[in-house]
Amino acid sequence: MSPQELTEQIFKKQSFLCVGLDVDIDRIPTYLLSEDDPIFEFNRAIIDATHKFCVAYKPNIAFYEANGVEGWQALEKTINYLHHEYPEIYTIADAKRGDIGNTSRMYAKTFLQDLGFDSVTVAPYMGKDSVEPFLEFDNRQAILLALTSNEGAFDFQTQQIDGEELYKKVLKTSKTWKNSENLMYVVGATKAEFLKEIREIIPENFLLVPGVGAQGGKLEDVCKYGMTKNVGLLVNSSRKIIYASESSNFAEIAGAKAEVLQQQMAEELRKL
Ligand SMILES: O=c1ccn([C@@H]2O[C@H](COP(=O)(O)O)[C@@H](O)[C@H]2O)c(=O)[nH]1
Repeated sequence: MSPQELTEQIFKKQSFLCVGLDVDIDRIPTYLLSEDDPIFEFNRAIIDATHKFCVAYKPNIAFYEANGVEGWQALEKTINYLHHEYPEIYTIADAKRGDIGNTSRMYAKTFLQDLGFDSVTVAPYMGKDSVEPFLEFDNRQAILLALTSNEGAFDFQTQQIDGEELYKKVLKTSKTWKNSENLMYVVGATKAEFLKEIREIIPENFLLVPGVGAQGGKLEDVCKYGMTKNVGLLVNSSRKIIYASESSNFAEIAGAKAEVLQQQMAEELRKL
């Protein structure tokens, strides 16, 4: 999907919500464990209940890999289900990959070609040749970690090198790479105060913003400093939505939580 098509979906649905599918087998309702594929059944119920209120889903790959072959099969079934039932939805493989070019090419093929995700998260640490293989696909994006939501972001990302913070170097340098128009960036909602300066460097690119909800980030702050005239934001919430209830109506409750966020987003969109 192109950024333009994603923007159209945002205005149509009055939402820039991304629902995170971080499915922990120990946290799903126990009655699902008797199903052949409990993770997929959980995802299907969550997707059916929340799709009206969001424009994107973000399975975090760690939660699937942790379940071995069965986890990977659940991931494949989930992405196929989204493609088949809700082709207008934007999909993000939160895999945080990046390696020497030869290896990155394999990661890119897996997520962007074989599984057919619209985008994959990528760590910038190994530099240009580790990221460019992810940028070679039409209407597919690499979402580069710029300023992450966790406390450890202050260990390296905000450290000054030659008078400039490392995350700003990541933003500026990545703009010079081949097919850089296929870049989006991760900026944590817990770092909203940095967004004004970030927007001076990348005024147009989409930002994936995790950290609203369970990590304490505030939607209003993210919008105040990070929203562009084309919105340019995908705000993720995972645990606060998918684990809102452990009972048999978990999906319905998840839908209600997603709707609350969608309504807040519609309010922010009215300010544009
Ligand atoms: O800086 C980052 C980058 C990625 N994440 C991921 O987003 C979700 C957040 O989950 P919540 O339950 O809404 O806190 C999760 O998959 C993280 O691995 C992030 O939080 N921060």
